[in-house]
Amino acid sequence: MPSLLLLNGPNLNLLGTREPEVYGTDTLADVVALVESTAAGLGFTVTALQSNHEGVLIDAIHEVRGVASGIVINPGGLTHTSVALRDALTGVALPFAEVHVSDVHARESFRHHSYLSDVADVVVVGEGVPGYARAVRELAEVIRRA
Ligand SMILES: O=C1C[C@@](O)(C(=O)O)C[C@@H](O)[C@@H]1O
Repeated sequence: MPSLLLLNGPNLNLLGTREPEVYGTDTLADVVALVESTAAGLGFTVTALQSNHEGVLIDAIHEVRGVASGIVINPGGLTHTSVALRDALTGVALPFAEVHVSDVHARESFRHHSYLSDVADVVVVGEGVPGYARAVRELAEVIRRA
C-alpha cells in the first residue's frame, strides 16, 4: 500500500498541554490517530515521527525519498527559520503538505513567514488538529492527479 510520512517538529510532543488557548487540548497521539484513520480511508499507510531536532527531521525526509508517496509536516518553529528543512523537502521532490494548528498569520509577525509555504503542495493553517485531516485529503488528491 502507498505510504505517507507524518512529521511533527519541535515542541509538538507537548500538544494538548502546551498553551492550550493557542493549540487546543488534542494531543500528538490524537494527531497521529486522525492522520492514520484519514489516510487509511484513502488507501495510504502512515509512518509518524516527532522530533525536537532539525537534523532528525531532515534524515527522516531523506529516508523516504523514492519510498513514500508524500509528506505531511508541521515543522513547528522551524517553519520560520529553516532553509535546511526546505531544501530537504525540495531535494527529495515528494509532494508535501504543511500544517499549522494555530493561525500563524494572526500571531506575532515573526510567524508570518514560512520557508516552506511557497514550495508546499498544500498549506493548512489555523484549523486546529482537524487541519491535519484536510491536509491528508488534499495531499492524497495531489498524489492521485500526479
Ligand atoms: O510550534 C509551533 C506550532 C505551529 O507550527 C502550529 O502548529 O501552529 C506554529 C509555529 O509558529 C509554532 O512555532
